[in-house]
Amino acid sequence: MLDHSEKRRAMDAGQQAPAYMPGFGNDFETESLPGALPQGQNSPQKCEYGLYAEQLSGSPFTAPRGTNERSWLYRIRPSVRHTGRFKKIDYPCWKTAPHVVEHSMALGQLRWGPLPAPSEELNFLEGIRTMTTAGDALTQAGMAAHAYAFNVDMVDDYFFNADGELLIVPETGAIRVFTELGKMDVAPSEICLVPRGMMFKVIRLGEETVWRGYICENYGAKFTLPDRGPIGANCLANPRDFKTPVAAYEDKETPCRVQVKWCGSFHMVEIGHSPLDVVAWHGNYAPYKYDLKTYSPVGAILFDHPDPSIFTVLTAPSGEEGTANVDFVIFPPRWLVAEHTFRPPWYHRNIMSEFMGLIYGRYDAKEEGFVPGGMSLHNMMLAHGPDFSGFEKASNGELKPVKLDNTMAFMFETRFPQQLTRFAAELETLQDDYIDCWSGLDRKFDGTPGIK
Ligand SMILES: O=C(O)Cc1cc(O)ccc1O
Ligand SMILES: [Fe+2]
Repeated sequence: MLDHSEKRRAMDAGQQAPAYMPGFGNDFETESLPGALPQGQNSPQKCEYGLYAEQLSGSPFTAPRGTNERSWLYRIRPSVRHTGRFKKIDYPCWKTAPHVVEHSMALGQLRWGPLPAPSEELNFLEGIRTMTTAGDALTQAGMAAHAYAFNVDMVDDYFFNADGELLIVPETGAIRVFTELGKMDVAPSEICLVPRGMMFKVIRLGEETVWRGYICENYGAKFTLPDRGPIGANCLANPRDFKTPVAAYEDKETPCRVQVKWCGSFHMVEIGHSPLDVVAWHGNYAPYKYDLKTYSPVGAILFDHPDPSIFTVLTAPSGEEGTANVDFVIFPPRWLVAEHTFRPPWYHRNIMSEFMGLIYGRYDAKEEGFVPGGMSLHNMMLAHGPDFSGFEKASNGELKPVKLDNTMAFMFETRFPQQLTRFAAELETLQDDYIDCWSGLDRKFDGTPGIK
């Protein structure tokens, strides 16, 4: 006998894969019933099918054209009917900046293994664990880095986050993110973005024992594509490879819960229907997904290791030029061809703070210990770089062209220092011996010239 959520999953599995529209930041239009979308105007006196018209603003009304985002939604009920008398609820493991630092761990380079699989039933929301927060959500600056691990669907639970957009990075297990504007199936190597304030739920796809990944909660200005500068009109993340879902809705008149994150607090209201009731929409404030395998890297073709900014997929500006609130950077498969060069990342200290994760394979600066689902934190101005074995290999290997294959690491890099949560400080997969990975890097200098 299938339980309720399994039944729903079987139903969903039987459905067609969702359809998408290509492009980044386009003005899209889509309707799941013919004629549901008004033409030539946004707000007719009466809408087709008895739908309600509603605007969802993702930017101030008067934002310049290039950053002005809003969508018009045609829905079964207006969103006010998906709210009501909220009750406060608690998600104690989901922290918001600035959070009270409740651990006594000293500063250090940190690395963790994956989140342990949950020992109880947890849905996507219940499975979110904040590792770090940075900046201040109330001033719409900074971000939080979360890890998630869950094993049941959100069936009658729906959620929106007023504090920021959510960049979801699955590592194990494909997920279906059913948003107000449509459904996205997102597998490991793909990412998706749910805009601030947009209602959604997450269900599992495929057969796994755990569905695991990472989330960047961006409190600041929205992620956008970085300028390519002298690279020109192509390569890096190409706009065409971003996919926005076509309209899809649930017509469900059963008890549902709407949960909200608002200024770091959580609230819940019970309603008698699904809030995912948008039959048609148009506009440019929309969710999207992107396959990291479609990223076209541009790199060093003669010598020296360039800055990792060449691998920026998305950047969320902070208002200060070149100083991102968050950059989402990947380290994708690529050819290493640089001559007379130490090819892996150099040793470095960075004013920005680097939270890293690994989606699959191995990362060239840390071949051991940094495993898929794992995490590392190299905070503001803290020294790091390749481990000893990586250094030895890269310093002595023959510099023929080498394909770095089967690898997909990423970094959430923010201008703000990242504060560790108590959960992260006490997580059982914290690797106490991480800094020993550099312990073989001894003095070779003896005052005499020559390559040592
Ligand atoms: O620290 C890291 O592993 C990430 C990183 C990679 C790189 O190629 C250059 C700088 C950098 O911070
Ligand atoms: Fe780094």
